[in-house]
Amino acid sequence: MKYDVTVIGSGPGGYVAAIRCAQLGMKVAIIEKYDTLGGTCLNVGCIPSKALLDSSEHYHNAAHTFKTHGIELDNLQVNLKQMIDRKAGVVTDNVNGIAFLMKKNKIDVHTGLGSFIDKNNIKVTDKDGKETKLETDKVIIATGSKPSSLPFIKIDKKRVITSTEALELKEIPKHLIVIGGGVIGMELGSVYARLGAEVSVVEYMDSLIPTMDSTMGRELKKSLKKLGFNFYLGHKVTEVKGTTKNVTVKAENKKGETVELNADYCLVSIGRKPYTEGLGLENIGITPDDRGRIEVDEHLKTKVDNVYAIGDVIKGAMLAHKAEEEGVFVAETMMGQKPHINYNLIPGVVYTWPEVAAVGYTEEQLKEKGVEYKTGSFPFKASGRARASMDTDGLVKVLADKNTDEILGVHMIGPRTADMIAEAVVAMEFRASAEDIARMSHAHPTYTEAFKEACLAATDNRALHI
Ligand SMILES: Cc1cc2nc3c(=O)[nH]c(=O)nc-3n(C[C@H](O)[C@H](O)[C@H](O)COP(=O)(O)OP(=O)(O)OC[C@H]3O[C@@H](n4cnc5c(N)ncnc54)[C@H](O)[C@@H]3O)c2cc1C
Repeated sequence: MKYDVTVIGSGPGGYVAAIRCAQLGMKVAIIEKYDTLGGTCLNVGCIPSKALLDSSEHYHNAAHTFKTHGIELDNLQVNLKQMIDRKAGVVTDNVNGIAFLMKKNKIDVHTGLGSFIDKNNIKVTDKDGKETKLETDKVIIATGSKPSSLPFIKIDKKRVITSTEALELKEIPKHLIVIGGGVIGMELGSVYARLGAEVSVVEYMDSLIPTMDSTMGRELKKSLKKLGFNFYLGHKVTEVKGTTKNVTVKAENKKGETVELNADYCLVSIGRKPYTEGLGLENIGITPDDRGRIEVDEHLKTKVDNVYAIGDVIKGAMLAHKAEEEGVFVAETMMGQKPHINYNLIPGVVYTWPEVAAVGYTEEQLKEKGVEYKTGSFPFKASGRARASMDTDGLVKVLADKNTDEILGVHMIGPRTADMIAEAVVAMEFRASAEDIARMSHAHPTYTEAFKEACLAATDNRALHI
């Protein structure tokens, strides 16, 4: 079979690239080694984790806040099997949706492992070992990533687990140790803490979600402490031992003191590594860099002229929407268009409660760059909407250029900030000043007023409600 473009990997990078290529008139094949499309994000990432976060949040609210709202319940119970089954249903609906989109756009789906024979010929090997050869003009590598670990940790997938197994547990852990204080660990730790597990986080750095503005990590820690999390920040894990029934984790602090934690499960969530196994990169002369990433130029082209790479398998934030933007970018580039991605304006979100969401520069980055900036903050405890819903933890922090008032960074922790951050992205794409936002009407009462108030605060300290 002969194609204009063959996409290897059907995650948010790959399937979006395939759709955009088809929209632009190319004959497209997509290869996926698993039986379902959608990649990490839809099968074992964004979607199932959000499904469990939503379910566990309902339970937690029913157990802890309904009474204050005047709603009384007897015999509240968690049915974990039903919760996991509902999550599986959400995943199925989503992956079927992608299969429908492939059909609608006349994209040929080939199930099996894709590997390069040479730069214009790809071999697809299915589960039974049957091989199909595809001839192609161009190739987009979108093979994503897998959970990474430390050399001395044996992931047995039963007691010592990754995010993939954490989405499928058959029981609520009594004590869950989470190694790594990043996004995935805090989200999945929240799921089980809300369902009643004791959760202990061991993190090497001194703060949670360390790549985000430090105010966010500090505030998130306060909220998760209220949920019952224990924190061992600034602790280096030195040993993880799993048996059939439990796990022991040893970690050392900066003074050299060792703590020993015992639990029934240990989630290793220290990051993800690009995935290129079995892809046959050697057959086209590509060697991944020291972190396993495929190197690309500013057009997301590899050193092989007709081969592009996008998403988690290349440099940059490992986020679904970053992969999607790159999919569109590559398709349009192939057609001679001049698309653009502003990587500084790709938002980052943590779906804990309160949610954390951010775009643009952190305060630490502005200091390092020597930019003169001003800040404006507004706490949700001063928001009427947040008081009505009893979601008063958190704040919105706006960083603006001291001289021009242009918004340079927005950092939010609070209710529904995952959705609210879109306004900040739009503002920054249009290079709005803090005063521009401060002078726009925001519906009352909404959480979004907190962004307006933070912009007012950044504009000569003019917040109205604090
Ligand atoms: C628990 C968890 C929660 C997450 N939550 C979020 C979130 O809320 N928001 C967000 O933006 N991001 C989230 N992410 C990250 C997000 O899932 C990834 O950034 C995103 O999936 C990357 O997309 P991708 O297309 O690059 O690769 P992937 O989604 O990893 O897809 C790659 C696909 O390629 C296939 N493949 C690999 N090699 C081959 C081959 N040789 N032949 C055929 N097929 C192959 C794989 O099977 C896979 O299906 C989460 C991740 C995890 C693990």
